[in-house]
Amino acid sequence: MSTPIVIVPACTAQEAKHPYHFAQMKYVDAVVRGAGCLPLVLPAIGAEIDLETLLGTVHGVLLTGSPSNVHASHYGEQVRDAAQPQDLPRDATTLPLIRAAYQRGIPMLGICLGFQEVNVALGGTLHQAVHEVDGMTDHRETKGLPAEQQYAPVHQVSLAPSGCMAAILGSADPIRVNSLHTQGVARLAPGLAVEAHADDGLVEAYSAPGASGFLLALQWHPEWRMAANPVSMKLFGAFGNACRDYQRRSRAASPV
Ligand SMILES: N[C@@H](CCC(=O)NCCCC(=O)O)C(=O)O
Repeated sequence: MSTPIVIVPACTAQEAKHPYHFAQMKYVDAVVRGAGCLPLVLPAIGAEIDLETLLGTVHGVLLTGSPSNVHASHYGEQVRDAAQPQDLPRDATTLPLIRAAYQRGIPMLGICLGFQEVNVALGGTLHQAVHEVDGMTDHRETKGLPAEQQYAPVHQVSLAPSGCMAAILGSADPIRVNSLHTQGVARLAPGLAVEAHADDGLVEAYSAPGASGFLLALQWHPEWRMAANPVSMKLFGAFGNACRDYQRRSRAASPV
């Protein structure tokens, strides 16, 4: 059996004189060494993408983190802080991609911004600044610290005892996670189920129990120092297995 192909949608940024499409190495590495799949970095070209052709040839989607934010207009709000970075080409690429992959039952794993994108794409909303919401704590990383400190575990999340994440991990015990986000889930989209929440009640992970394909999304960063984190390796392993299952089933359905 060939290696499943996993789409990794790119971010866009201006570096020196030129604009770039890019994906961080830690996400690409997580697809290769965590999920055992072949990453395909997809440029953020939005409506130029023939989703029918693309999704007929791939077996999974990994939606990465990014400093950018889903434009608030996608969930019916005005942007409250214009200083918060946006990546409109990424929005125009990931939101339709998520909906199309969801319809086809293609496995998806969302991380941080990707967690927020899946919720918005499927009809949910976001807090634009979690730390400004009554009763919520500040989930942002401390600016200026070295990455090892910024991505260190800082709070625990409680797992849904009968959720798919507890099943993947073989335990519903709380886990400690890192936290590098300003925004967060306000209203969960229809069909999504909470898999983990922080002590302040913020949704930190969800799944789609009734979906035809694997869908798990995490507000934290399991890809950071993944190989040294047994929880992360189990989560990426489960995603990779879902992609292999999807590949087998799609091969059987069209054996040409
Ligand atoms: N901008 C959103 C999402 C934050 C996010 O994805 N942070 C990680 C960026 C760097 C990385 O990918 O490791 C928010 O602030 O909520």
